[in-house]
Amino acid sequence: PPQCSLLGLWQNDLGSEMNISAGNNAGKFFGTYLTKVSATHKPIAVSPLRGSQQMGNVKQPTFGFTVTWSFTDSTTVFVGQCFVDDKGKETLQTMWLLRKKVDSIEDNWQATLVGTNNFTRLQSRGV
Ligand SMILES: O=C1C=CC(=NNc2ccccc2C(=O)O)C=C1
Repeated sequence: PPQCSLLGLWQNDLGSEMNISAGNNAGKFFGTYLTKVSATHKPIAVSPLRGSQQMGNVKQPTFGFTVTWSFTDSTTVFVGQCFVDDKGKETLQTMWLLRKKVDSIEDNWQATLVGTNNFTRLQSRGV
């Protein structure tokens, strides 16, 4: 199966879209994240993401990346692995931590959410 490259357009199970636009051969990559969910009533804007992935001779690299939400003071970190099935279909299986900004340390205990999220490619190449 082809090596799983993180570069390109991905969509997660919430419908959010992620474009990983560039990476270097040290495994660093960056891109943009257009969320389909937001707890605020502000207009949803594109947010920047930066991350890194394993670059050894791996077919299914592990990675991590951070999304700094541009319209709220929250941050989400994703960690996961890219898998290719026997038909060459790639998925990113991730878990995430969402850190919401809270106004006081007394609320610190309730400020971090955890969950899982899977991404599949948005535009299939070829036909
Ligand atoms: O203002 C905000 C704050 C947090 C957000 N979290 N989104 C996520 C958190 C975890 C996993 C997926 C997403 C997503 O947006 O797809 C989005 C907008």
